Amino acid sequence: MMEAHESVEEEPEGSPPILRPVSRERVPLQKSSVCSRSYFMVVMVFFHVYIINVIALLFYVHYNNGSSRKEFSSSTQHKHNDFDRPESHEKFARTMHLPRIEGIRVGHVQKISLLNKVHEMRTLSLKPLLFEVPGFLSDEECRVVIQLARLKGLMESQVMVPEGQEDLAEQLNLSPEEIFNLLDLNQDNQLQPQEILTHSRVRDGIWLTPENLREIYAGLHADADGNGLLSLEEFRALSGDAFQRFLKRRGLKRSQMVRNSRHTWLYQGQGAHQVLQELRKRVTLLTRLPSELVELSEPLQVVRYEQGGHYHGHHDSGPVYPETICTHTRLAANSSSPFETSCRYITVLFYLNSVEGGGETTFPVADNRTYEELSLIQNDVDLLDTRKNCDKGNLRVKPTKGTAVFWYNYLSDGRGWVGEQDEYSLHGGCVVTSGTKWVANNWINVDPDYHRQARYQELVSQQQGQGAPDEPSDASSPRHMESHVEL
Ligand SMILES: O=C(O)CCC(=O)C(=O)O
Ligand SMILES: [Fe+2]
Repeated sequence: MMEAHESVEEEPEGSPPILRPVSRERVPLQKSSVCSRSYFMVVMVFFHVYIINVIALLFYVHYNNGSSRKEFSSSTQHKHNDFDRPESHEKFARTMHLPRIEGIRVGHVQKISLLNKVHEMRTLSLKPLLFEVPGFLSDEECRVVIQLARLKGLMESQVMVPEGQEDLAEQLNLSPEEIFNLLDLNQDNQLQPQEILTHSRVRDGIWLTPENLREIYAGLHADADGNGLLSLEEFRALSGDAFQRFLKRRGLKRSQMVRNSRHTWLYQGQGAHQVLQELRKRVTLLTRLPSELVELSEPLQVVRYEQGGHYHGHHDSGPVYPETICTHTRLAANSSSPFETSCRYITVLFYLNSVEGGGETTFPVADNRTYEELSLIQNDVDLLDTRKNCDKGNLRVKPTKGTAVFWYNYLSDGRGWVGEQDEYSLHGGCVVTSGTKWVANNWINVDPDYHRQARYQELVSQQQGQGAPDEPSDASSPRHMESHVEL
């Protein structure tokens, strides 16, 4: 229908336009137009579009309901088998989120309430995201944990001579060129001292210093041109196990290992000591993670360092490559991989006593602007060396009885799940100069592959559903224990 409206008349330049009403003439309505062919066509097109829309909507609702049944549920009772389907994969990523506590800024204090007690939580660094909670454990709880560990018995954290490593290169039939290429991390066709040291520390757990290396080169006449680097020719001239044989002859002390401590594992599931069970509940509240993730994680590791004990700089968990598989979800992985790691999303470290001298936890590159692996080891200062250079790192936490510190070993993937390894989470235990140091670790394991984590939880809940009422409902079973990777 035409409405009366106003028209604007042209006026001389400079004067405002005058609005005049247009005459209210009605356009005669032609009755026959309702039944015209074009009108009929328009109505039919609208009708069809409407029907198609309704059908599409019904399909959408049907399929959406179907896939939501396959979603990962945060309850322990999720008995569905369709995690292999890509759409449930996607759904899982969107529905299952890992909350990440905000650090705000270094020194920020937030109050947290955990099982009727209010604690203060202080942000120690943002890279890694690291917090300190004094008084997380009572003196009595610290005493019980230490006594339980003593009762169970502690073992050497690192054995002196790693077995089975020597034959690996032989088994793989690697040529000296291929080995050289593997060691040459920055691919500059020379082996820097850092590259040799990193290799020896990671592979053999032997903590060589740059001075040790110079001594070995001299003893083996390895560095013919004396430039401190090994060229391919110089490397070729060395026999495969020359380094190992030299070190064996020279003898190895405990202080020359990556770590010098003893440890044991304590189950925290049903039937465990009340203190251990309650500790796990508080860790769940502290980290705000779904309880089944915490329950399916490693048991509590209790560690004792004697005077002179240490743990050099390390990451609690490895980097995420496409081939990375996690020890805890191995059950749900389709294949094995040389890139197997513990996938410890969060470390919660408890100090069970106050140490007389030394024994701080160091975070040498916390809140650094950059992270460069090879520049951590310099000739004069090796930031990874916790026997020598703890005072040169960026951050040190003094062990105080009852305090808990916790940090994220991985970044977020930006979609509420585990992302890349946070390299800044590098840390170590400084040498204990006086007295004994007791700590405990709760690691919360999460697979960066959410699909695999979901499949794993599904498998565990199926096993529990298959009438094994006596079995503990958590991962603190011997099967889980077997899968520990000693780091
Ligand atoms: O002893 C410390 O302060 C650190 C311990 C640690 O990093 C570990 O056990 O992985
Ligand atoms: Fe650690």
